[in-house]
Amino acid sequence: MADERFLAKLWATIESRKADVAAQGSYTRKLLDAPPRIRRKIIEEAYEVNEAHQALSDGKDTKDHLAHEAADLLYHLLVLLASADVTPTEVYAVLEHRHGQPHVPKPGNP
Ligand SMILES: N=c1c2ncn([C@@H]3O[C@H](COP(=O)(O)OP(=O)(O)OP(=O)(O)O)[C@@H](O)[C@H]3O)c2ncn1[C@@H]1O[C@H](COP(=O)(O)O)[C@@H](O)[C@H]1O
Repeated sequence: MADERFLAKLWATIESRKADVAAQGSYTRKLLDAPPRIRRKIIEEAYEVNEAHQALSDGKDTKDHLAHEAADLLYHLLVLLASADVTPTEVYAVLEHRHGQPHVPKPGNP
């Protein structure tokens, strides 16, 4: 199931770790117990995506590496959302609402 439907499965696992406050050996549980660490991880993983994209653009890295870094970022974003009781459905609703609407740049932005 290597398509976007897998996100729903991963989200369900993250939610189950959230419900199990004593989940043994769970990295997700560790993150949920340490909100500042989740926020740090988002910045760190976004930086690594940026680096992987730059390296790929320079012909020094592979698409596979970028895919791995993007997977790390997506996973950590889902954990951050779960920690704040925001569901992917709420995020999708924002995207859907925007879809097809013309982009209105903010003053000063292209
Ligand atoms: N998809 C992921 C996933 N992606 C990335 N990671 C973890 O995110 C971390 C990536 O951060 P780094 O590369 O910086 O590694 P690190 O130095 O070990 O991390 P830090 O100590 O800095 O936090 C690694 O520990 C990865 O194992 C993930 N950890 C868990 N999942 C999935 O989440 C679900 C629940 O996992 P558990 O909560 O561990 O049971 C399972 O389906 C897992 O496959």
